[in-house]
Amino acid sequence: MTPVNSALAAPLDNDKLAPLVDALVECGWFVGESFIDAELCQALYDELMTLAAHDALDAAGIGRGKQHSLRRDIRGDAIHWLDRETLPQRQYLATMGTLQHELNQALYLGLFEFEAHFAHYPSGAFYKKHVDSFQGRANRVVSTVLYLNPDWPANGGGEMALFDISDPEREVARILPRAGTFACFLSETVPHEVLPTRLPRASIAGWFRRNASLGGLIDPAR
Ligand SMILES: O=C(O)CCC(=O)C(=O)O
Ligand SMILES: [Fe+2]
Repeated sequence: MTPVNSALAAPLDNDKLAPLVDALVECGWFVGESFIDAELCQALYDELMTLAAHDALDAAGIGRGKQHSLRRDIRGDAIHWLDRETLPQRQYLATMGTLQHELNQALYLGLFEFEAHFAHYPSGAFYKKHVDSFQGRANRVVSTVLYLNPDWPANGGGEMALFDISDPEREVARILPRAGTFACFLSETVPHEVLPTRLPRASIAGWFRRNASLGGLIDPAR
């Protein structure tokens, strides 16, 4: 496993945060290359590949709580929830803490929690077009994805396609899953899809949540 120098958990400075906030306001999504420190990405990649090699990932499903089900025809990744177990995880979660603070300060989003999982898409896997949160069950507010593969060839597939908020058939961006690239978008309104990958694809998907306990019922995080 690659050692991570704690000095490297470069905090997100205003040069990075300001364009992200502006893009979220203007179009509902943001993508930045080399957004997260390369050495931290490498350590997170090593951690995920070790979990994959030890068969320590869980097949991902759709829906939460009692509605949870495995649908390989919809999504084919395997996941592991971040639990602060390792230094790289804690560094990434601290970075997302900085982003949460900024989003609350700048946009009054009232985000109170960040949940995230490693995701490993084997060759051939995909995730069909979807939104991450349903209106009315306000829970996930801002979605994030950090890509971890050190190299990604142009013909590797596995791009994330983003679609227009008001015209879900219109593709507005296609993002190569290359280490350091960070995407975020509004969870309730931005349709997106993972195109079939030709290579094992490594990422961390995460969500900033608002407290959505309704009528005394606990809203399950997962
Ligand atoms: O990995 C990606 O590019 C997106 C993953 C995604 O949409 C999800 O996990 O909800
Ligand atoms: Fe998604």
